[in-house]
Amino acid sequence: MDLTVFLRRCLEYNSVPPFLFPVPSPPRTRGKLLDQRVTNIPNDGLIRYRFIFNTERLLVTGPKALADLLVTRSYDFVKPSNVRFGLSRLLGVGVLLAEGDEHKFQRRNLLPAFAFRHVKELYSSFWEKGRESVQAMTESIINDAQNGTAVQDLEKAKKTGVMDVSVWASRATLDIIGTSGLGRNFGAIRDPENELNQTYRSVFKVSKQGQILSLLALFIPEQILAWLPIERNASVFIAAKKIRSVCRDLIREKKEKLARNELKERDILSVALESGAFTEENLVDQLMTFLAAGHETTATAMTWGIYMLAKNPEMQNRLRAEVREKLPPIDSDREVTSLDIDHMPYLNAVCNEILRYYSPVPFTLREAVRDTMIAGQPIPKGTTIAISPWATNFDKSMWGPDAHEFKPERWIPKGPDDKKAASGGASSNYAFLTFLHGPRSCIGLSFAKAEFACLLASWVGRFEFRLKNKEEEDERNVEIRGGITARPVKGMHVYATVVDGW
Ligand code: HEM
Repeated sequence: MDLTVFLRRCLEYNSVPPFLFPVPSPPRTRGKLLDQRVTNIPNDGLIRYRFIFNTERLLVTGPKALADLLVTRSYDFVKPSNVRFGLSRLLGVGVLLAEGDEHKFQRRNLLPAFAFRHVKELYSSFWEKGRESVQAMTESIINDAQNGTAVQDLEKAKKTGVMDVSVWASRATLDIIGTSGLGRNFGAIRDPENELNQTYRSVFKVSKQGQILSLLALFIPEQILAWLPIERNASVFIAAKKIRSVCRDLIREKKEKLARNELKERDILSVALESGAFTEENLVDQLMTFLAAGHETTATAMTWGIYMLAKNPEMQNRLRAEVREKLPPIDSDREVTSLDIDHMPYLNAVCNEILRYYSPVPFTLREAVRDTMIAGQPIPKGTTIAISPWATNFDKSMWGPDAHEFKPERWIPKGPDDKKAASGGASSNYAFLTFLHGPRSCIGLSFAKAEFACLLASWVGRFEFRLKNKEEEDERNVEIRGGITARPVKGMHVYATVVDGW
């Protein structure tokens, strides 16, 4: 499809792919999305398209244009005000929503907590959560098998269960961000019904009323919507207040420990607290931000990861073989560190390829706060700009003709001099947009990659995954809901079989 057709489709509300539509849109399938990928990108990497009410938007794709937008002139752009206001009601103004000098200050002071030299101390706790989730999933499988709901083959049936991996992924990543981010276990893996987990879910769950509010936010200022006396507004605020008060208690506890020189924990909050740069209320905002930004994103990566491996059994087997060769058995207490995980070429290749192919955040927006330039083109103040990892991560001009194929091998060096494999063989670093780039890139990148690798290794090491719904082998049949993350509408149901011998 050429660019003109793509743009024409973007004009029609009903065929706007989720990644170009910031509020809940009708579910789309991957097939439709693939058809709508941009294939002919203009030289300057700037694609103009019309949005609702004929307003003009720019989709930025080319490396030079992305470098200007995300790095060189990053502070000429902010997140659109309705997005900021809507989220700040819940999260406060942490590093995700702060702008300008306030953002520079917050980011500078949080960076040490997210630097690799600190994140590497967290690998063992990520692995522990991987083990805990594997144990809980194994128990659920055995129960399932006893109820006779799994498969026909008797031997396999005893060790096979049906599960929605998106739910398990959410539970595991919530406990990881709780433990390694805040120093408090939400206990979601063991008991999803517990109060803290339920409260958390009512703040961040997608509800019908919430979706309608997001849609209305396109036309009505969020400040007015926030005061509508509807159940969604009331329940979210009560729940958010409760989570904020848990965060405040945690901060106070840790502050007291710090004052007594007894703060030994290495979670993100403890490191941020040691910097002394944040007020108590702003630290609460940061914690709410990490919960919001660092939980469903990684859970989405896990969901698509298991999906792609279930579709590609030979890749799954190869990964399982590497895990079993390089890592201690899942029931063993031996510590797993960054040295173990980061020296597993196939695991890292698979993780990178999943993050490229199904980038959890498909799309994000910016607004120019002053007259500026992108790739030599004047950009007037107020212009809305779209950035789409889903489009750029598939751009054939940077990835080559196999951009649309799922190929972990592209991340494995073909020889000692193959430097390009580090960027998946792409001709530019800007080809991989999953975490964006520059001062507003994902601050949790190293955290997320390590957590993802540990979870995927532990799950694939122990289980063999097959799709429950055969039709979903064809990506065109998986419905995807857009939003901040792009996830399968109906979850991801698989058969999971315990594979003995590890
Ligand atoms: C696979 C998992 C993840 C993906 C794909 C991801 C992706 C992103 C993206 C695309 C952004 C930029 C959003 C925008 O500016 O519009 C972002 C920002 C951010 N992410 Fe992540 N993220 C992931 C995991 C995490 C984790 C685990 C944490 C925290 C522990 C985290 C914390 C943040 C924060 C605080 C920001 C705002 C940074 C700033 O504006 O300076 N993310 N992330």
